[in-house]
Amino acid sequence: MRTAACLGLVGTGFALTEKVQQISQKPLLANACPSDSVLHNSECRPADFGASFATDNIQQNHTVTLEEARELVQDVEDFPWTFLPECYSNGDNQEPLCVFSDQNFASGRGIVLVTTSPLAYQMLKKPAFSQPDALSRINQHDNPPFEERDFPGKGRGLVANKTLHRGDQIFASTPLVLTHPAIYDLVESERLRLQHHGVDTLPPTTQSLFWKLLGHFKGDPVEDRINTNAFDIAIDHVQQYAVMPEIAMLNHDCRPNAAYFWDEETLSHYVHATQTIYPGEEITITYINNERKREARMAHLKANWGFDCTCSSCAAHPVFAAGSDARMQAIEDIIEALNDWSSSSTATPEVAELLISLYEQERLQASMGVAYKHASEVYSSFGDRYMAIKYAQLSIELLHLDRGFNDVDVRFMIAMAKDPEQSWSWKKRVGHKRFEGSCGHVH
Ligand SMILES: C[S@@+](CC[C@H](N)C(=O)[O-])C[C@H]1O[C@@H](n2cnc3c(N)ncnc32)[C@H](O)[C@@H]1O
Repeated sequence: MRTAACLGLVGTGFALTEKVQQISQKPLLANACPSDSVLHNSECRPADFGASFATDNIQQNHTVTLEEARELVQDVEDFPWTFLPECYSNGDNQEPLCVFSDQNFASGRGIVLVTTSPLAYQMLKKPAFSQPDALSRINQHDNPPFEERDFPGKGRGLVANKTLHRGDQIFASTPLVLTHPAIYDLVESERLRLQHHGVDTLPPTTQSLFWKLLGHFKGDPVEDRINTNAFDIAIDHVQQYAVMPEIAMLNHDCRPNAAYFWDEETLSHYVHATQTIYPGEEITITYINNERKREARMAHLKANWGFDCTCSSCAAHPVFAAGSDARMQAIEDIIEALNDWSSSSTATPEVAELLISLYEQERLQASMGVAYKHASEVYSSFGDRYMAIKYAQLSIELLHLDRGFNDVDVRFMIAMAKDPEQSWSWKKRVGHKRFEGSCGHVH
């Protein structure tokens, strides 16, 4: 099962992070857009807060344009960013948080990182920055297999305009904005300034993609757009929030027909169909861990994203919702039983088949890779080579779509499909009882 930490959008939870008291402002690189000004509409404008700065390059009280701020780095050898970064620290010896902007990233789409200097420079080593060919399949948004539509109560969404099959790629996009969660430790004025500065340093066509995004929570227009649309991703085990404007057009459904994953090497977010999607059908993803009962799903969506979920599973008649909740409970119980490798385990291939059937009944196709993995392991544990391979193969396909290229379970299932006899689970349960009940069926 996916963990909430790897999932979903930022939501207000982070925006409401408690403010740190007594924060001192520490601009580090004063000769960027100076720290006594705010970047707005491509110009540094005087701000009514913060220390005043004069440097060799910038005269005090001079309003520095973005172009001038860019010129300041042109003579600096091997400087990887388009503008000198502006930074703030909360004064608690934490790494300062800075705006690192590269307008050349992804063939001119650009990217802005509002993060710590060590992380920004770590990202520069990723193939996304260091090997431009790594992005040759990314950000190809011409002739998309979908159209934008309005959905009453949900805003805009995307509808397939051709038949999409399981495994078809719908998107692969690099973020426009990547922010570090520690920015919520800065005082609000500094945090907003870094976010505004960041967006203002993106190339103009990319900025318009950002401004087209929905702001659900109101408040500051830049922060609102980030909070409404950012995905929670990890880079070198550090959590960050990433805004991909194309993918942010997908609405939530507790029974989605598409899945997404983040690839650290290409700094790209992929979305694929996990089942056949016919023309006219809305393409949806889940914003949460949806393998839970209805009330828990709805409460999570309301608390973090501020909307009342009206997807068909959330809107179902209470009788059908109760049936669905009972199946979700059965799924949880079965997974617990299948994870029991003791001699008293009740796990059998029949139980794993029931798990698969429950996932299908619940229309959880996007998460089926997990059910297939359990089935593969159970068959392996009873020494059934070909059923172990069959389910390992099915698992590889769906886990790939849901977890990406480097997922540990994907690697494990690839090894299983090749040679179940080498798996740690092989024949672990041989001799265990397989059937219970008078008529030989699983109850
Ligand atoms: C990432 S945006 C999705 C695209 C958005 N509908 C738009 O018009 O740009 C997330 C926002 O869409 C809306 N939304 C997404 N899924 C929804 C759903 N199942 N029910 C109601 N609103 C939804 C909410 O306002 C949510 O904050």
